[in-house]
Amino acid sequence: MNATPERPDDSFHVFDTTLRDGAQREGINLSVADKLTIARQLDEFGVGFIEGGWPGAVPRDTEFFRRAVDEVDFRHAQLVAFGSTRKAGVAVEEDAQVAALLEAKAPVICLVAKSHDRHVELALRTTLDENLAMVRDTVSYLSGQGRRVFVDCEHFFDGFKANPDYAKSVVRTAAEAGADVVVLCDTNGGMLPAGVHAVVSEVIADTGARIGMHAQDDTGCAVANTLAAVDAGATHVQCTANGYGERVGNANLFPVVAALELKYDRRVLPPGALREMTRISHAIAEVVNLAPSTHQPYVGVSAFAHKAGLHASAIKVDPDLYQHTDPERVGNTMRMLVSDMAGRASVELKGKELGVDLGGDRELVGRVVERIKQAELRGYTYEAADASFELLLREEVARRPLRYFRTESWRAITEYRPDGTHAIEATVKLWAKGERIIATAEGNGPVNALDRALRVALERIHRELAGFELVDYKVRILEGTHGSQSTTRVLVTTSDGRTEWSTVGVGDNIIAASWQALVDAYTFGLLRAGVAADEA
Ligand SMILES: CC(=O)SCCNC(=O)CCNC(=O)[C@H](O)C(C)(C)COP(=O)(O)OP(=O)(O)OC[C@H]1O[C@@H](n2cnc3c(N)ncnc32)[C@H](O)[C@@H]1OP(=O)(O)O
Ligand SMILES: CC(=O)C(=O)O
Repeated sequence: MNATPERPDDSFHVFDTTLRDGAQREGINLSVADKLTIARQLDEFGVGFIEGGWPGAVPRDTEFFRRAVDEVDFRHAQLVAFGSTRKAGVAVEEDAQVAALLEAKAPVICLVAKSHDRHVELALRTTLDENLAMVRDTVSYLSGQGRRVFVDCEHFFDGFKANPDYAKSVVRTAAEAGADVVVLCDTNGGMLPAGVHAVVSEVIADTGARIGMHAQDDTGCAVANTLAAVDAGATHVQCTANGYGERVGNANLFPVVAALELKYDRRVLPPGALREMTRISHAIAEVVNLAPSTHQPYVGVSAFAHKAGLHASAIKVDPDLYQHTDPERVGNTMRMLVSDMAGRASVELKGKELGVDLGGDRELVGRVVERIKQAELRGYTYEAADASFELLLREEVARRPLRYFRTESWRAITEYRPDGTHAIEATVKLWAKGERIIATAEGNGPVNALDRALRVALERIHRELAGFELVDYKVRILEGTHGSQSTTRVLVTTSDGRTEWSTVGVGDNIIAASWQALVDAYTFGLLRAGVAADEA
């Protein structure tokens, strides 16, 4: 274990439950290795507590604790084992689940306890007094064994509505038995911020206990509810990375800590950690195998992406005019999107972002804006196809098409045979460096065959093409109510092994649209590789 951990100040707790409640989300299935990786990422981010799972109930979690205790040098976080209070009618020393919590060897234990009278009677099938005894016995036993104990009061807010005195008596019992923090859980996620504020204020005033908040997101208010609890005096927040969790999820760790640091001016992370937030959020998304949400506050790729022309024109003067915080503070970046909603300022800022000098030429910028608006009317979309936009911009600056080859013709043939086999073949005829080139290739579909034929035709002249690979292909039918009369839009993403770029093509058939997107993809790739364009 590391000899010099840098534990955060104990006066406020950031408690992460991605590995326990986050793993309860449909579609997440973490291996022990995944859990260890995420634990390291969360520790690096600087949360104070990492709830690793329920040892004794879930074998994978038992194994996680065994390995985490030995293998992970936690610098900031303390490991937390989650489990329930002893069973009704069973002595705490005899309870196998409680024994498993100790065997996990985590320094902190978070116990889930019932605080809603109806749940005690229907789910536990015991008396209200026995439930209090279960809380008291389990907390004092585990504290006596040298563990720090937190208590999660399940269904606290619903329980408080039904029987406030009983709900508060669970909090008092836990605190008096030695729980450091009693966490009020909105287990069904039905609360709204004003209600959370009122309940947390009353519980703190009546019990004097240290209170935490655990919010589920069923009303879309989990982050707001967590902050409302903090406003009311809670000093411990339970969250999950990217808001993963049971049903629709939990309070999202990232906007909660960003709000605490940036809006409340409260230091809850180690110095510099907030600037790593976007990277950590995306890295955890990779491990759980879910695409990072593009629209997540603070860390989504769209969190600081500006599309409307009027926004861009103000941002050109001062980015603060349309941003609530500086994206760099959370490790994100501002992006300009160019679309039919763009104005001059959007194009100028995008040009700057792409390193294309527009020289303050109003006429040139106006021409680009007009070309974008007309093209988008025909079905193009540049916000998803930066590379096609850059080609358009550079062509307008140079006032001539940017070409590495000229197309004479192309064709794709699909032959189906009665035995169910098929052959797909494409031929392209091009001019490059004054030479007429004809190439034919087969493929597993017409677009693949065209891509290969284009590559065969050009590879001899431009060796850089050998490293290009088509990595994504999307088709959208626009105004698709009349079948064959509809317009087709194709977006292609190409990679050179280091970076990716996206191009767009539009046509009245899918092959024609794909051809355009492919031509842009190869043109942009050669441009980026530093190859001089020719007049082919
Ligand atoms: C709100 C939350 O998200 S809390 C976290 C929930 N997480 C999980 O449930 C994941 C891990 N769970 C499990 O592996 C299993 O459910 C176990 C091992 C905990 C229990 O499994 P089983 O004993 O097979 O029972 P089951 O899953 O049906 O759960 C009901 C049992 O838990 C008991 N129980 C429920 N809540 C509590 C509690 N707070 N304290 C003590 N016991 C409880 C019930 O009384 C019932 O016990 P009984 O079967 O003796 O009557
Ligand atoms: C403990 C917990 O996860 C809940 O009450 O939602």
